[in-house]
Amino acid sequence: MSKTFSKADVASHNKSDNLYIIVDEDVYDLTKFQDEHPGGKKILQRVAGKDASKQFWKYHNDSILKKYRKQLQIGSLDSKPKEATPPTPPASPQEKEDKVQPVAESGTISAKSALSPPQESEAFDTFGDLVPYADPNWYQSYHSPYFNQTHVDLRAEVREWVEEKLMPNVTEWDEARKVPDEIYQEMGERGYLAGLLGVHYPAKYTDKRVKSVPPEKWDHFHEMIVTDELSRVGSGGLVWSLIGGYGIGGPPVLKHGKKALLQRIMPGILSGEKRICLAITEPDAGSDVANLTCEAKLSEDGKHYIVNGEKKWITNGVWSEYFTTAVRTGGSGMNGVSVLLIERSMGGVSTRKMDCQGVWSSGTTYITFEDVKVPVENLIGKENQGFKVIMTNFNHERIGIIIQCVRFSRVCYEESVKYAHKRKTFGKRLIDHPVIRLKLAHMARQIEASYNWMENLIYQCQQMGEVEAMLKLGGAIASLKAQSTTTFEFCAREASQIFGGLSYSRGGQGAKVERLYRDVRAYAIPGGSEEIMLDLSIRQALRVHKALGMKL
Ligand code: HEM
Repeated sequence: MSKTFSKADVASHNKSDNLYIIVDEDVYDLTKFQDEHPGGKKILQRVAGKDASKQFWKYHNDSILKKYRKQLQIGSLDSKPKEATPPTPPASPQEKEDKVQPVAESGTISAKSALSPPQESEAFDTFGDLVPYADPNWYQSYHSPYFNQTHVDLRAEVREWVEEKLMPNVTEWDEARKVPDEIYQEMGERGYLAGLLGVHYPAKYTDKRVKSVPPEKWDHFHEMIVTDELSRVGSGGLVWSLIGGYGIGGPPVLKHGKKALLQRIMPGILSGEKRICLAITEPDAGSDVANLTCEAKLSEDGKHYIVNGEKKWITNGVWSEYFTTAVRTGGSGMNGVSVLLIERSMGGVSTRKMDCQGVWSSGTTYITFEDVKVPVENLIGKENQGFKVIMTNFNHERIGIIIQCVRFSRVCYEESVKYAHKRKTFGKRLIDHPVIRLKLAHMARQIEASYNWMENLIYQCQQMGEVEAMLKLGGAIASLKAQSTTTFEFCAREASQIFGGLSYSRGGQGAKVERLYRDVRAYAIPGGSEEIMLDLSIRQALRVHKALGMKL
């Protein structure tokens, strides 16, 4: 791989049985690969022996090089500077042409003055590709009251892993409807699972640690960063596969489970060896939790519950050992609901994978419980008081959904901005068409409004106790959930229009946009549909503010 070539060397490999090309001063041997090249072999033969950088960037994005470099790169040009390899993907020739020369126009701020080192500033160094609005602005040297160096370090740590390990494979895993188990286990090894439960880092149940953040410093913004950076892959399926079931099934157990149960099961869950999911929704009860019918009858000796019933649309169910399950132990309504931790090994648990519109690799599951014998020790919280356990869990679940939706919206926007700089129609780049800029502007304003509200609510969650947060923030979080899913839907649609046919077919440059467009409903419906969220947001806020002394 470290071999160097002159341009003349490469030029001599210009036949179909001996085919080299240059991309960004690196040399690739495509002799064998040409037959499997999805774009065809003739197109490669036409650039054999030549610098094909321009053509390459026209048809691909950087994930292709990440995936194939190891297999196909045989060296670099002798003219390539030795330590020139940047950590971020090389700019395409088109992008290089587009590098903004900071010029102050009326009503604008020159890039130079904004980016030149401030005298006395606590803003962090710039991070990422610096496309405006494609990352939160504290990534781009703007000020923020919420973040410190541990957040900066965690951001870099997660991004590196995502870029190297996840990003190049996400399309393949989505199509295969399964993310390899080793990736989930790595989430445990790296300590990320333990940090995603909406509580302080549960160090006493695991020896796993996050490299860049000591457990005692872990806060809600660290959790936000892990979810946010993971979501850059642009696949709800992948994110849900890694944190979907776990992030909502784990917290009720950790917060309300008995000590002996926690000591037995938590280490395996936090390390990523065993999976857990949340089983509330039924074929006939979704947001209407108080009406669920899955029954748990106490045995005559009072030692077990016998569980019978069905659960539907349960994320990660097919892969789970543990099911944090809402059951009916008493009369009708919310005061007859309890939560049980059901274990697959208890017998009588069947899981079937469901075919859904989106989030393909998330393992959406139909579950049947038939005479499952669950020891009373597995009761989570108190009998017939499960409704409170479920309700206090919703804020964390919805914040998770919001973080993902805002980042998915950014992904749609970022992909669009980058594509709009290289695609030409009617002799102009898309970015030079006002109608395209208008689309980007409408995306960006919704993304930033949602994100900034999100940061504020995460800060509030961090300052309040769980019950205060449930009462005071429940309405606002519900509202922001609706705001973030409508933003996501808008951005997926607009990005799809910008990409045109490329986002209608699967894979290739439009892969993220096509996939996210399909994933939208998986965010707008579960965890409380938009309609339920918006109605709740006003009812709850009015109720709480009445108690606070609202004057009308
Ligand atoms: C390192 C060299 C290359 C690799 C590894 C590679 C790989 C791929 C892959 C995986 C695809 C499928 C679509 C995607 O996932 O983006 C693709 C499509 C394509 N490639 Fe390449 N390619 C290379 C070089 C080139 C070059 C030099 C050209 C042009 C001269 C080219 C033209 C195309 C075209 C036209 C398509 C179809 C795009 C579409 O469906 O819209 N490729 N390539």
